[in-house]
Amino acid sequence: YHMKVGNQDVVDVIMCPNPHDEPCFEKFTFTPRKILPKETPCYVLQMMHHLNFLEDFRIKQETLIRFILYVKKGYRELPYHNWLHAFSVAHFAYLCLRNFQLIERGYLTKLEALAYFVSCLCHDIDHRGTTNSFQQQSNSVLASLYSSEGSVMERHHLSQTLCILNTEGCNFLESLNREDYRRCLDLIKDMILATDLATHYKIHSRQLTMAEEGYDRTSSEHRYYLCGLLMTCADLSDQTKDWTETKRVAQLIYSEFFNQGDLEKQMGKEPANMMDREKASIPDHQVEFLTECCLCIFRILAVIFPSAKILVGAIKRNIICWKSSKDTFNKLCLEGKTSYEVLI
Ligand SMILES: Cc1nc2ccc(C(=O)NCC(C)C)cc2n2c(-c3cc(OC(C)(C)C)ccc3Cl)nnc12
Ligand SMILES: [Mg+2]
Ligand SMILES: [Zn+2]
Repeated sequence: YHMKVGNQDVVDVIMCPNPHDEPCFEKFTFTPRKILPKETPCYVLQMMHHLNFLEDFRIKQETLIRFILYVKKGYRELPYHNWLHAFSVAHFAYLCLRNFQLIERGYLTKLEALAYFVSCLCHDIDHRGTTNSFQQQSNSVLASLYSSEGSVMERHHLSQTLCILNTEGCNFLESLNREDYRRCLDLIKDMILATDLATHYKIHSRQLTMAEEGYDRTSSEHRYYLCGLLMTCADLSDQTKDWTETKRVAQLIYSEFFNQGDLEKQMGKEPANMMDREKASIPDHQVEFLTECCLCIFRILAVIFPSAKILVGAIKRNIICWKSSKDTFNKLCLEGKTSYEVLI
């Protein structure tokens, strides 16, 4: 196979600082977005080594590196839904596996843990920076392919992942026996589809019940709900970091939302307020999203894993910051500043 994938050689992925020399890499306060993009493939490899995946599943390092580079190349240069988002989501999965000891304490099997980490890396591949409803509205190719089943974008991310696995020299799962291979792909499907906001709202109440009843390792429903919860927590993990990081990430997300709103206006459609750069009040939307969505999800996580309480605390702090930023925000808007000049 050719050694180069995108602008990176398979061989130059080996060189990067050993993340475990930096103790805070293993802490929930670490912000993976500060890692140099060029070094991120190597950090992914190192995390998988430290999770012992290569040994447990007899993964060939060169095949794995090629897979990682193809996944990285599969992400577009978007403000938010880019490779660095995928990398930060995978880093959070790594932190959960290590800090909650998900394998050691029997919450996940080794195969589920592998599927979880890989699903985080792949969960938004080839995102276009637009929502599922926009696919319908714009009659996109993806809508024609998947709208009958729903979760249009998520089904596309899954399809792209399977395509890469079927690419010459990229199938790092090739040493799994037929049963484990089948099971791993089913797990990756469930986990990537769980990152559809609509799916989250459908299963959220049952996840809460599961947490309150107590996690039952013998229940396949409980295992499915836990995997979905771990995926949504990872997808939202930017919101558990410090205020500077949270504010900067919100600016990236709204830059994508406003670009979609601009497209909708060009199509003669009225965008939702949150997507309209003329009407959106980012602090208000963020207080609502963090309170209605993030806080609930991480509270469930903290019921099952009490050490996740610090993550709930971080979200609460960010909500307070958004509320206090509102006054500043509205004053500057009155002075005619646009939505995110304030955020910078
Ligand atoms: C900071 C922050 N604000 C957000 C504000 C609104 C929305 C949104 O989609 N509103 C619905 C409208 C558009 C129809 C999402 C936001 N969001 C997400 C996010 C979460 C997702 O879904 C899971 C992971 C299952 C919760 C899926 C995709 C995304 Cl971008 N990540 N961070 C954020
Ligand atoms: Mg997504
Ligand atoms: Zn995502």
